[in-house]
Amino acid sequence: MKLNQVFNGAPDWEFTGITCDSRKVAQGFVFAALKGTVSDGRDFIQAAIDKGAIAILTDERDGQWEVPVIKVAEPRLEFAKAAAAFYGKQPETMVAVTGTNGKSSTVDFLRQIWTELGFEAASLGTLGAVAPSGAVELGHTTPDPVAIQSTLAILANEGVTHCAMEASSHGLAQYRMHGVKLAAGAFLNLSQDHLDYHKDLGDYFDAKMKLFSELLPEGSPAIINADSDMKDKVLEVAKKAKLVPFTVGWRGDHLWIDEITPRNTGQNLRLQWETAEGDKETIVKLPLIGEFQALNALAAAGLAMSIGADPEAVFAAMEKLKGVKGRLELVAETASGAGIYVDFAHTPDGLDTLLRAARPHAVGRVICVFGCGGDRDAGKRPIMGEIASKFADEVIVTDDNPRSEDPAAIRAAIMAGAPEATEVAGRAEAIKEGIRRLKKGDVLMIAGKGHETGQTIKGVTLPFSDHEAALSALAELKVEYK
Ligand SMILES: CC(=O)N[C@H]1[C@@H](OP(=O)(O)OP(=O)(O)OC[C@H]2O[C@@H](n3ccc(=O)[nH]c3=O)[C@H](O)[C@@H]2O)O[C@H](CO)[C@@H](O)[C@@H]1O[C@H](C)C(=O)N[C@@H](C)C(=O)N[C@H](CCC(=O)O)C(=O)O
Ligand SMILES: Nc1ncnc2c1ncn2[C@@H]1O[C@H](COP(=O)(O)OP(=O)(O)OP(=O)(O)O)[C@@H](O)[C@H]1O
Ligand SMILES: N[C@H](CCC[C@H](N)C(=O)O)C(=O)O
Ligand SMILES: [Mg+2]
Repeated sequence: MKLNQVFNGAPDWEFTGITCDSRKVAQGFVFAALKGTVSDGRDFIQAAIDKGAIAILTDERDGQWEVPVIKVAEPRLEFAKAAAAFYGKQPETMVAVTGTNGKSSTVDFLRQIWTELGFEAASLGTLGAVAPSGAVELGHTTPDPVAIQSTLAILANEGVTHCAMEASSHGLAQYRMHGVKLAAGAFLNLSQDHLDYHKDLGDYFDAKMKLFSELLPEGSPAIINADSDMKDKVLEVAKKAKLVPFTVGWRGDHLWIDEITPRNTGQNLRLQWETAEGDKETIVKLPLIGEFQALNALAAAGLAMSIGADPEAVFAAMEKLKGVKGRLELVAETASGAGIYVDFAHTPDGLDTLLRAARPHAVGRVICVFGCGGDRDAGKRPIMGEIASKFADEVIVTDDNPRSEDPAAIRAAIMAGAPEATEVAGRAEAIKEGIRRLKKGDVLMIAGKGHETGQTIKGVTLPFSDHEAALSALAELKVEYK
């Protein structure tokens, strides 16, 4: 591809790749020098040139270099567009999901629904790129533009026609997915998270709303969870962007829940939806527990329906949904009838939602093991402690990716909101303690790491899985289970 096909006024030279990381530059690359939160990409321009960069994309600050410099007001945006142009291909139908909690679940459910409808479908996000050909880790929920665009091109070349991706607030704020052409988008919910990065909740909300205000083309469907207390504000943004709202949830106008009847291993949803011939009703036997899972499945169904899928076929597909790895995942049931679950709740609202969902399944007590991530929103810690104390009968506070921070200090911050809790250093030990306490009819919720396969301590990631830690503890404690 030639530089002037992507950048106005640039020379008529072939370039061989594009990156924002000087360490990844190869001969013939464009280097996007971006101002970051830790360093400034402009400090690496010379290093990039030395490695073979033939042009630099950067902001309008002064600077002289021996290769052409393309100066733009918003280099991250132009970088994303250039990556899209360079890789040149994406699945025909792309949708994106934003919200504090439930994105991974929703995109996974939508991939499953599309697959059931006969499409070659993929999902992209925290769980990686998941496609018929297999799964590939991406490292981020919304990875950088080159990772997004190269992955989408691979998927399209493999024949994937439908792809659902997660839009994180970091991703939206940093224009990581501004080169993706979307057919629809969904907003799930907003609650506290990432206030280490966003200056306040308003700023966090504005970042999420870029999906509607900057990414979705006019006239495209905007799926909105009508039960979110942000609904009115989101509708306002959607209308201003000339999108077509499609609201879902208990209070949805287009696809809504009338009644939920919990079953042992699932729940029956009495749903209604709007059609040209009037409202219709159906009962979907969802094979997943927890109201929040029903709401995520409904958002996925709304996305599929809003871009033309047959509602009846979508509802039939919902009856076949499989749980998403590490989301309310049943690890074992002890011989005395206590359930051990792993879940990815890592925000105050997520933990609140999870522990409420656990209650109907506990004849006995709800025991919760959790911690909070280091180098992330510290404000969440005492709040999550308080929530755990309020909704669980017993709380064990432990470690969850302390990263560069002192694990004991993080635990202390959580304990400030949960003075009655037991503090156990080391996650494996804490899980063991949770299992040791289990009696007939209890439920153990191990929250915060879900699908994760590592624990990051002082910058080093050691293999760790809540699922495996629970199974090892059962074996060590000689507890029988199935
Ligand atoms: C806060 C944040 O989002 N940081 C991301 C951001 O880094 P940054 O722009 O601040 O980078 P920086 O380190 O200051 O460096 C500035 C620039 O210099 C470049 N550089 C740096 C060093 C060098 O030798 N050469 C070089 O060219 C860097 O590549 C970068 O372009 O852009 C980088 C490249 O895309 C990301 O890797 C990095 O993610 C960091 C590692 C991270 O932890 N991000 C997390 C918080 C994140 O993005 N999470 C979200 C949300 C999670 C969720 O809620 O689901 C996600 O989507 O995963
Ligand atoms: N709709 C929801 N409302 C509230 N909490 C939810 C909802 N959906 C999921 N959760 C909780 O949040 C956890 C994470 O869910 P999921 O991984 O789907 O969210 P996510 O938005 O992708 O998270 P991340 O920001 O890490 O990518 C779940 O394990 C559950 O505890
Ligand atoms: N995408 C989330 C994941 C948090 C998971 C939790 N285990 C932690 O490490 O804090 C984040 O980066 O905030
Ligand atoms: Mg996710």
